[in-house]
Order: sequence, then structure tokens, then C-alpha cells
Amino acid sequence: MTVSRETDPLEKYAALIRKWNPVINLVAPSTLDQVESRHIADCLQLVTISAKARGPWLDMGSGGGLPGIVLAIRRPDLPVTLLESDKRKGSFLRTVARELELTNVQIISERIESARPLFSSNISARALAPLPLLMSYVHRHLDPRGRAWLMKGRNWQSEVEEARKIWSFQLNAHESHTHPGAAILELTDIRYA
Ligand SMILES: C[S@@+](CC[C@H](N)C(=O)[O-])C[C@H]1O[C@@H](n2cnc3c(N)ncnc32)[C@H](O)[C@@H]1O
Repeated sequence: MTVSRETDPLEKYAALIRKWNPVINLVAPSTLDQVESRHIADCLQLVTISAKARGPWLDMGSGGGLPGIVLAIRRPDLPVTLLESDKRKGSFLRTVARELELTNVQIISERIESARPLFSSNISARALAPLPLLMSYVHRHLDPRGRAWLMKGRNWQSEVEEARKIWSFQLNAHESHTHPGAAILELTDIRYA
């Protein structure tokens, strides 16, 4: 998957990340030259594997909008909510939504654990929290028939083992093509064990 220059809104998004990053630290400064090849490409994998997803989508702890903004750009048919407690990141996300004319995006600047439950059909999170804690966030905001898409690093198997001590769920792990050993965990039927 490549991001073509100039015409693609993803390229405008990458430019906004580069512009704001010195002020807000949206991605690690050491990865700023890899916004497209690392961060956006990582999120485009989620867009591909979730192609059949329908209904409202919630991205928790969106930060600079990864993967929520990428998803909103590529899936204009989905209403996408970005839940991010950091007010400055919220300002950045509002700027991106306005400049890219993303009419399917809503931003909520609250904490995940105190925001009113959203009962979303889909939930994503990237680099947010260890899986056992993340599951409690997902459980609060996911429709019981919904699907969670959790982007985890190479420790994902041990995180799943830990989470299964508290939670029961169906798991489909999609291997990452951008980060060796990492995976996107697709979870359904989430309940207390
Ligand atoms: C490490 S960053 C990852 C951001 C983005 N998902 C990414 O992959 O670049 C985690 C983000 O989650 C937000 N966050 C952490 N805990 C949160 C909470 N309890 N409620 C809302 N946002 C939270 C932080 O403000 C931060 O922007």
C-alpha cells in the first residue's frame, strides 16, 4: 500500500502531523520521516482487514489520529468518533477534520473511563494500554455484538494470555506487515470470564 503525493488526503494529513509535531508530539520525533511508511501504512492495514465493517466506529486514545483519521479518510461511509482526553491533541484533530473536510468525524475530548458509553459497532485502539486494561475500555464502549480492532506490538501473545484471566472473547489475530511480530487483534463476543 502506497500513499501517492499531493492528491491523496493522507499526504495532507502527513503534512499536518509534521507541522504540528514540534509543538504537540503526535508521533515520536525519531519517526517523523516515516509518517507514511510506518504510521499511516500501519493503519492502512486496519482499513484493509476491516473492509466489511459497518456501523459507527470509535477510535480510543486517538492521539494524532492514528488510526482514526486514516480510517475516516478511507471509509467516508462510516461515522468515526475519536475519543482523546488531551485537549491540544483534540485541537489538532479538529483542525485535521476541518482542513480535510472530513464530515464523518466527531471528536470527544474526554477520558475513556468517564465518557458516557457509546455502544459503538467497532472500536479501534493503537498504542493505548496493555490488553487487560484495554479490554475494560472496550467493554465500556462496544455494542455487545460489536467488534474490536486492537493494534498490538510483539508482546501481543502474552497480553492475550493475561487478558484471558479476566475476559472471555473470540480472537482473530492478523499479522502486521509493517511491524514484524506485531498484530491487529480482532475481538468479538467480549465478556467477563
Ligand atoms: C501513546 S498515544 C497513541 C496515540 C495514537 N493512537 C497513535 O498510535 O499514535 C496514547 C494516547 O491515548 C490518550 N489517552 C491515554 N489514556 C486515555 C484515557 N484514559 N482517555 C482518553 N485518552 C487517553 C493519550 O492522551 C494519548 O494521546
